[in-house]
Amino acid sequence: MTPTTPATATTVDGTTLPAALRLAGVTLRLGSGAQQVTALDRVDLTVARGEFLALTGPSGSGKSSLLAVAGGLQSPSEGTVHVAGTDLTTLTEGQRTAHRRNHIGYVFQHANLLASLTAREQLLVAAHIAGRLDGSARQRADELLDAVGMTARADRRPHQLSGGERQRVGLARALLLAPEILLVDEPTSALDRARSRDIVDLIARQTRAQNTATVMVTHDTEILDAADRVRNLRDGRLT
Ligand SMILES: Nc1ncnc2c1ncn2[C@@H]1O[C@H](COP(=O)(O)OP(=O)(O)OP(=O)(O)O)[C@@H](O)[C@H]1O
Repeated sequence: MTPTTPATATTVDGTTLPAALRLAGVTLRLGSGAQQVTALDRVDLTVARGEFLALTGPSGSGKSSLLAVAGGLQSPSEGTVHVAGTDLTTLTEGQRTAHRRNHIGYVFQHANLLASLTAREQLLVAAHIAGRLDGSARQRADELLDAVGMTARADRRPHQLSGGERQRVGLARALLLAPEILLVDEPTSALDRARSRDIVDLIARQTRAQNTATVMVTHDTEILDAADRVRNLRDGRLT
């Protein structure tokens, strides 16, 4: 039997919003034989539109696995994953890729930037591919580059940027496309305290302004207050 979680989620202020992301009974086994690991163990999780969820947990507890499953990059061994009303586990690979592109934004620790493009071009090309490159997208791109502190380096290519700077460009690129669901892995790991605060506040603002369902994995306890809700993973189980 497939466990069920509600199709709506109640936010901290008590309002009920449609669930943008819904994991029900999700188990993920990785590896095989004696090496097999249960990376996620019967995880139930619902995130509403406009809600900012922080996900914490020790190394190896399954945080990246949860983001990969939520983002349709990895299929669960058991359970269902609803993204914007569609169960990803019922889609073909091609359908899943299209659904991902239309609804999900990722910011991974190693931002997948295109080597030949400047920071500003990374944003503009993403908007162009999405069919949304107009004057307001150009203006918003510059605003976002400013918000992540990258205006002075907007004309540099990835190899001329630090890891943290590359990740900030990746964040600005994801925010420009204003996805329904935003999955962010350790956005402040390479940043000092003031910059971390700027970045997490930017994510919180965007979550509210664009009605995004945001899941942020973090080890940084200083930024948890920016989230609406904090969940902890331990040995693949949500606590
Ligand atoms: N391809 C794989 N094959 C087998 N086991 C794996 C594989 N990838 C991850 N694991 C294991 O799955 C578990 C969860 O890993 P995951 O990367 O999701 O944890 P995490 O909480 O994101 O860790 P960290 O904070 O160190 O990034 C760990 O025990 C890890 O060793």
